[in-house]
Amino acid sequence: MDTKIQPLPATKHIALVAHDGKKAALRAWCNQHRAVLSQHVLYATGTTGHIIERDTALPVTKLLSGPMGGDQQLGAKIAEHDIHMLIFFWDPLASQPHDPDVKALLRLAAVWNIPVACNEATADMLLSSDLMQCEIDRHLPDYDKYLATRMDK
Ligand SMILES: O=C(CO)COP(=O)(O)O
Repeated sequence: MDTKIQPLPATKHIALVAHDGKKAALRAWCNQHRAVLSQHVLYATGTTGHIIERDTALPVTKLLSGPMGGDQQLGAKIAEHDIHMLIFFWDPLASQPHDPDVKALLRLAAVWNIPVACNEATADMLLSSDLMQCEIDRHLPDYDKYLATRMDK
């Protein structure tokens, strides 16, 4: 796969997601990192977004609830370069009825090479990075070249 470099902007669109067993942890984490998060643009799955907005007063664009399609909506936004970072406190001790959607979201985050944190320790490291405040280069699939090779089939 050919790749190209496309910058992630200094003001990042950050997706916030937590499974039910991790919602309290994400809410506490958002309060702890409120100052940094307030400099970026926040998105979330439905329930997570409502809780964060209510308890931190940070503005959040709320999509559908995860089991109703919210993970898939976030995945589509990653593929369209509308989301630049994913903080996903998924619960390793509970199975989810929408596990395929969760896997698809994490897969698209890997395809499009955005920073992802799946636990609090990694999320702390991401938010404390100097790179949160600057534009950063990332390699991502060169979709035009990918399409051109497929057209030869
Ligand atoms: O299920 C989720 C992620 O897979 C989160 O969805 P909610 O934020 O609606 O609970």
